[in-house]
Amino acid sequence: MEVNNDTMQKSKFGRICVFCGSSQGKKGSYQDAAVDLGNELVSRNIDLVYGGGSIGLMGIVSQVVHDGGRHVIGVIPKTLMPRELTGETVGEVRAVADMHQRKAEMARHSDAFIALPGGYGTLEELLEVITWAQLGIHDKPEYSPCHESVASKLCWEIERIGYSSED
Ligand SMILES: C/C(=C\CNc1ncnc2c1ncn2[C@@H]1O[C@H](COP(=O)(O)O)[C@@H](O)[C@H]1O)CO
Repeated sequence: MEVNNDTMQKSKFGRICVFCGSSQGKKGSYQDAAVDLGNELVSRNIDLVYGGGSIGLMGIVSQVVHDGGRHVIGVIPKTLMPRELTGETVGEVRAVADMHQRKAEMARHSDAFIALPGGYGTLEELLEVITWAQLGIHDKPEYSPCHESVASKLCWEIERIGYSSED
């Protein structure tokens, strides 16, 4: 791969874990967000850690990062492979025993977390790393771009139940 050092940006993060949907979602803007984030990681010289699936937004972001020449680590439980891996895999696939090991491995290999649009699985993964940070288990930042996305779903839910830990 030819590398243009003029356009290569530096980041304090070497590897970022991306949580996102195993479906493409109803809006084209969700897929656009996955492509944009993949390109952003590549332009900032950042490797990807993700759930290892080739379907949905997971498939899009991993393909873009891999095509851009960055390293991709996919962490997937063996039992989920038939469901979330179809066709060719990209990058390095790490097979793990279960969901708990998957999340621990993804967190261990990452310097930060980003959540794109997704369903309950994405929400669960994001909430877990947020609550780990709240408990002091890690101090890695979590980002969720407010893009008709997980963040708005999450903010809405927290507002709906009228609870904040600062109350
Ligand atoms: C820890 C266990 C169940 C809790 N549920 C999940 N935990 C972690 N990851 C999950 C869970 N359910 C689905 N996922 C994964 O999230 C990805 C995105 O899914 P989405 O629903 O399309 O947003 C996908 O890779 C799912 O495998 C088990 O004890």
